[in-house]
Amino acid sequence: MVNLEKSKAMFEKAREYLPGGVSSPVRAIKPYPFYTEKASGCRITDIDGNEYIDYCLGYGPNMLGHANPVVKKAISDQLEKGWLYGTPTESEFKLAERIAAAYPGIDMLRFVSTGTEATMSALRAARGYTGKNKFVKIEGGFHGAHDSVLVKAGSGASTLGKPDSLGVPQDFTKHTLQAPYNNIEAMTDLLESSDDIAAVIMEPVMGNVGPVLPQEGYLEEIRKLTKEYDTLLIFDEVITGFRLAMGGAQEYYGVTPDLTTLGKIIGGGMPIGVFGGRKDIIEMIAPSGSVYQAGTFSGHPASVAAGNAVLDVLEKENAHEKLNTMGQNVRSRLSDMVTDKGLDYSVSGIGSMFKIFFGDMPTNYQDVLKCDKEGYFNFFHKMLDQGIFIPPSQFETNFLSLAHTEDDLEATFEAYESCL
Ligand SMILES: N[C@H](C=O)CCC(=O)O
Repeated sequence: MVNLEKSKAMFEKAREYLPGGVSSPVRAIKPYPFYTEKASGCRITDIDGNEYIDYCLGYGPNMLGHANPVVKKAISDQLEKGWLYGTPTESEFKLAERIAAAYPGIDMLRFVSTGTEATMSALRAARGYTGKNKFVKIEGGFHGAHDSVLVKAGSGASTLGKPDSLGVPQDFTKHTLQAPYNNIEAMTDLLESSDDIAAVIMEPVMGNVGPVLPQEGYLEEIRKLTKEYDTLLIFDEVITGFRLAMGGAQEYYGVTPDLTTLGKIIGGGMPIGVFGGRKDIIEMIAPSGSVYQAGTFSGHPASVAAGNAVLDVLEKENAHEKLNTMGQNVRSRLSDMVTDKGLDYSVSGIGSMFKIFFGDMPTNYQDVLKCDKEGYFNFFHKMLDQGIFIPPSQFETNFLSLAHTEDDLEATFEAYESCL
């Protein structure tokens, strides 16, 4: 058993001041989380001195690994010049230009500080543009922690068994409609039911109960339907953006949404969010239009410096080809293990995302809910004891980084072999 004595003592103190001893619920690993001292490459070290190979990677952003030297230099160069101006900067504009060049669905964009802000603002833009009130989200989809999307939400909300949140007035969610993923008929019925639907918002690959993959033709059909019913399509690519390809899932699947949200990887581990899309929609954002949106930290110089550095490394390293091949190999090794052991588990994933579901291969949220959550959590602890940090919840995705080596992967497979 891994020794977590210091973490345990810190948890006892921390929970006096932080609910659950943490700043975000997904980190509240029972009986207590390990508290991190430092991280480098694909390794994270806790305050008891235990080192783990990390497949959580800050819940996705650290695609280059922790403390990547190029990103570190870009951030520290920026810090030398001051780090918050309240004015626009050249690196902010450059990053915007590079993102727009990579994303088929983005002509213009605005920087914000989190994925939550990005989806909240994208929905406001969609409503402002269309003059309609309602939107459709996918059951189990997670679009951050703002009021109108905290309905049947994935991620920590589902892990805690509370996919709806107290404190959100029903009036705030009465415009939120829900459709199951991979179900065209249900989506058609919803779109048919009202002419007041501003947008369909979805993670093209469900990453917050997943990865759960789109069935063949699903995204294309959703695109067709949203056009037919004069409703905007928002791809929430906070997880898939820069992960599956430079141009995210929209490039990978060849389906172009009207609006896109990004975050995580494009901040290189610094806080960032982006919402962007068609010029005629984004031009409605203040000051050029009347949809108000603002933020003191938006386009934060240190975050955009990190973002530009991340793109430099991704381009130089031909990262997506490398990581997607690595992902394929990992999934295939894990699938062989599961089959050899005769387990009723399923190995899912795409690109550099992967996951063992403790149950049948899910196609939607209801399927994921049928998986063995407890069994998965016991497995998580066994892996931690072997020095492997995978997400503690059946609802979160594992990620690979450029810093994972063949040796790291072999050590990981050995741990899977014994823990499964
Ligand atoms: N799945 C969440 C975001 O994508 C995990 C991050 C968090 O809630 O702290």
